[in-house]
Amino acid sequence: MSDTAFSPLVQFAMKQPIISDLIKQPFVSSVLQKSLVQTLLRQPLTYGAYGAIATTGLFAMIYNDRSIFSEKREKVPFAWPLIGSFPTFAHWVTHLHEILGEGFNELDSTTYSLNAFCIPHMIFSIHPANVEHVLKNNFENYIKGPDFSVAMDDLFGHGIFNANGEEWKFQRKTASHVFNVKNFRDQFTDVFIEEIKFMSTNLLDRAAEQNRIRLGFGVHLNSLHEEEKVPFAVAFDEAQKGTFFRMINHYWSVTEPIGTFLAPWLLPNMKAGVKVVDDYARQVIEQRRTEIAEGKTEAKDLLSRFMKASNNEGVPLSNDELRDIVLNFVIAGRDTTAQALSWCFYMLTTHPRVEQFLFNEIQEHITDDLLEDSTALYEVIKSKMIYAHAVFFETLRLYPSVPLNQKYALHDDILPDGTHIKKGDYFVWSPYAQGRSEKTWGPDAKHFRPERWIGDDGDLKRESQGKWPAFHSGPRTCLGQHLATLEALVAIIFLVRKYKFTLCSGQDIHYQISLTLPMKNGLKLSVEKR
Ligand code: HEM
Repeated sequence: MSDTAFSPLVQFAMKQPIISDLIKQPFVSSVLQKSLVQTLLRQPLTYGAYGAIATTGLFAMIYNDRSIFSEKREKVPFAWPLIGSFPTFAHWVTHLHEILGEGFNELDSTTYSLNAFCIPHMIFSIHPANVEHVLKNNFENYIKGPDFSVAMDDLFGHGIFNANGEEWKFQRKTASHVFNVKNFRDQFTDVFIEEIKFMSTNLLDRAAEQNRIRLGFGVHLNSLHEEEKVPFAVAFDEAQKGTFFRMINHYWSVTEPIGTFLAPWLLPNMKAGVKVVDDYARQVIEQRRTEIAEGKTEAKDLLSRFMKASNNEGVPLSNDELRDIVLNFVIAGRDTTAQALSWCFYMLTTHPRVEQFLFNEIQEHITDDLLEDSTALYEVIKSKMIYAHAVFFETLRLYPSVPLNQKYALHDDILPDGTHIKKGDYFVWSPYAQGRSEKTWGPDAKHFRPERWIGDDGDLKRESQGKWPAFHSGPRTCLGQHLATLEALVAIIFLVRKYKFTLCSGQDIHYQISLTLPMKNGLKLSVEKR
């Protein structure tokens, strides 16, 4: 309302005899002239501002521990009036996994409510029984959820990570045929040895001569010839980063276009990234179609299996469906294992005692002959390399490849620790915070100690997936869990046996927040032959 809108009213009042007489009284006049009332009558904009301040104050009193218009919940850490935990998380976003973990310390609890004005309501827990309940025991009540699906859609489409119900079941069943024992014994180990040998002769031997290398397990071996990172890898990293930002910002569909217009250099280039990976996936599909048509390939690999399969409507999969499948399996297999290996070598080079124990075990069980016989090597890795397994699992405890995850509640529920879940809440769990929690892993939780994985009988100790959800839990447990472990162990055994790695000084080693856990600045190691 404008200033002039009030003036006729004031002028009318001044013309009334009683009022004008009153106003002429010196006392009344001075009060009125200086009073707030007159200010408000003459300056409705100021009045509006006072009103806004008063209303904000009122709301701030009501919503003093949560974001405005949200329901009151128990246990909310870092809560600011009206905006909830938003400022704390925005400030610490590059250290998100640590700050989420700090919430548990602040409240001395293993479950809390996350409340910020930019996100849907979340119950955040590192309580093993809660995690197991949501992922396994009450699986049917928790799905990927609308916010998750929309945020993931550009990159992952309807692929297995983003699918629910029948769509998910079909992909899981089709893919699971590839991960059988026979393939492990007869094919996978062979492929891994071949790849690691290629890496050894083409990269590490040469680097050992120059005594320096930047170790990048995330790079496909074919790209080792390239000086720069391959465009696909760069684009895929950007697209994953962008997808993660979408997941943690409920209003991304509004803020992303504005941010891209005003400060494009600050945001991951989602559009360009998705285009590169999309083209790549479609090219792979076309190539495979040609190979199949020419009878050049046996339809046993994952993509060929999906190409031969029909979907739930009995129709062969379209290129769009296959594109989603290719990209979902690339992220599942490429980044997770590669990043785990990078963190593993970081741990080994900073824990010489562990590296020595591992080396001793390798010396005891692995011979040159064994590295030429993949079936025998597979059996030895499975039954004898206890400490190597422990090193890998311990790495994933502190540096889980999927550090943060969420599910959406279809109905009200009560978690094993008594926390109430309401329909539409997100249940969020953090393998990263859980791995470092003293409540879960004891006082030495933050220390790298593979021995915790070995029982009194000298055998590998298995932890429940609720306590160690690095590979998820329940019906959606990682399909590639054993494949990834085998691949990582072949790499670790081969490399530690042949080379001595040393961490180059002066590095800032930290994760980059993304869907998985890449190292922000990579890992520089020097290498020499043993
Ligand atoms: C260290 C390596 C790996 C880790 C830590 C890991 C971890 C995980 C996690 C936490 C999930 C659950 C994601 C979610 O649904 O939100 C998952 C799912 C999955 N992983 Fe892995 N993964 C690894 C390697 C692999 C490999 C090598 C493959 C196969 C090539 C693979 C295939 C899959 C598939 C297909 C799913 C989806 C399962 C489903 O939704 O039913 N993973 N993985």
